[in-house]
Formats: sequence, C-alpha cells, structure tokens
Amino acid sequence: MRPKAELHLHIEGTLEPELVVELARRNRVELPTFDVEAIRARYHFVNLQSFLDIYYENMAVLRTEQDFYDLATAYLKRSGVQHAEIFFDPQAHLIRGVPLEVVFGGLHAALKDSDIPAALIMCFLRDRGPEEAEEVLRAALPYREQFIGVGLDSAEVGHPPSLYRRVFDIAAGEGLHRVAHAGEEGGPDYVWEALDVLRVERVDHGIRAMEDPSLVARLREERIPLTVCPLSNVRLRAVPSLRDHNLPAMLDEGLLVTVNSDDPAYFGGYVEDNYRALREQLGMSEAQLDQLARNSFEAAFAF
Ligand code: HPA
Ligand SMILES: [Zn+2]
Repeated sequence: MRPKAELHLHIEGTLEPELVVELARRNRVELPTFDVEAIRARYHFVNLQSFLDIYYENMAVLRTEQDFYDLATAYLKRSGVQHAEIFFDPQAHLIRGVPLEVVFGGLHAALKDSDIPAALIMCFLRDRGPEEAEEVLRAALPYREQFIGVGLDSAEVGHPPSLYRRVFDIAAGEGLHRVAHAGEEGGPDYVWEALDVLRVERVDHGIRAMEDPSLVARLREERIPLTVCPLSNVRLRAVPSLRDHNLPAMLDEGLLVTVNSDDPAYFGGYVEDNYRALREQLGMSEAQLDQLARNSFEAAFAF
C-alpha cells in the first residue's frame, strides 16, 4: 500500500452501523432498529440531501466525550493513511444539546492518543446560515489550538459560499486554514466564489470545476488542491458511475487532485477502497495512483 494522506473525511461519516448500535445501547438512545444489517440496508441515496438526512439522524447516538473519542479512535485505527485532516460538524451536535467542550474534548484526546498524525478542521453547516456559523466560530476560539482550519459543508445548492464571507474573514484573521465544499452538486460558480470570496486554500470535491476551462486554468496555475471522493460521488449520484468519473481528466489537466473517502461508513469504503476502485473499475494506472498519493502530501496543511 502506498503512503497517503486523507484530506476530506467527515468524522461523523465514519460512524459504522456497529458503532451506532453500541453507542445507542450505551446511551439508551431509541433507534428504529438495532439490527446492523437493517441500518446498513437504508444506505441507498439518490442525492446529497437523502444522505444528509440519515447522516444527521444517526448522530443522535453521539452524546459523551467518550463517544467522540471512540468514534475518532476507530477511524484512525482503520483509516489506512499516514496523515489525516479531519472534518467535524459542531453545529450538528450543538443543536442536539451536546456542548462544544464535549465534542472538542473527545476528538482532541483521540487525535493526541493516535499513532497517526492528524488534525481537525471545523466545518460550518451552510444550510444553517452565516449568523450561526459566526456564533460557532466565536464559541470555538477558546479551543483555537485544537483545530487548524475551517470548512463549509452540508446541502450545497442554494447556499452559495459568498454568504459566508464574514465568518471566513474572521477565521483568516485567526490564522486558520480555509476550505469549502464546492462543485459537488453546485456549479463552477460556487468554486469561483469559494476561491474569490472565501479565499479557500483547497476545494472539497470541485468535480464540476471541469465544466469551466478558465476555472481549470486558475486551479492549475495556483496549484489549488481538489479533494475528490470517487465512491462518494457515485453513491450520491454526482456521477452516473465510476467509469464516468472525470478524475483521470482532472489529472490530465495538471490539477492537484487527491483521493479521499468523505463518509466511508456510508459510501462503501475507506481511502484504500477508493484507490482499488479507481484501479479496478476505472482502469487507472499505478503511475496515476502514485501521482494521486504524492499529491495528497503536497495538498496537506499540517504535514
Ligand atoms: O459530501 C458531503 N457534502 C456535503 N456535506 C457533507 N457532510 C458530510 N459529507 C458531505
Ligand atoms: Zn464531504
């Protein structure tokens, strides 16, 4: 296995059905079913929103610092990577009454105890608006040393990056790195806004950037990394099948693309599974896969 870094991974998206059941029992949370296979059988998605509905629903089992510790520890043990920059969604927990100190406490301790170097990137839920994002950032500043950057995720279309200018400006002022999901379901205009308005240093997904040649030129010239998630794109129907994925074309354009798992518990695999699918289903060469793995270290913030 070639060494690689994971740069697009939502820690809540590593919540495997087995852990959902274990945590539900531990915390006495009612579930529609305690059958692991029945939980997994629900993971058929038609778009981003249909995934997000289940993703947020399952988070109900995450209640204590120990839960967040166990979640992150389980991921780090099975990630198969040498370095990880990990997203988390504090608002998804705050709105359920789980305080920020519980989330930071558990995740930070897990990263500290891990053999793999890892860092946290705090994401704003773009479908909850810019005011709440700013509140969360201010509430997180006492934990400033525990995260390296901010990101923007959740439902993309209708929630353009430009709405988040102020909170990203504040983050930049705090010396935080900046990334945003853009061009997953949204068009190239969302990627332009992420670059021009939010001043992001990496674009998460960004596959639809390929629809705009001048945007492709900008990304190439500035060597802006794109964190692509092939199995996620197939499962959320951002692409019809892996054979139709434009990842090889992105490489051919000279873009700094990387391969990542996004939400591996939901999309059928961790980073190595994504590489294997690219080899087996898309026929990508070992040289191309080597390039993608090297890119992941060049694109990392904290490596
Ligand atoms: O792929 C994603 N896109 C947007 N928001 C998300 N939150 C978890 N995964 C994703
Ligand atoms: Zn994502």
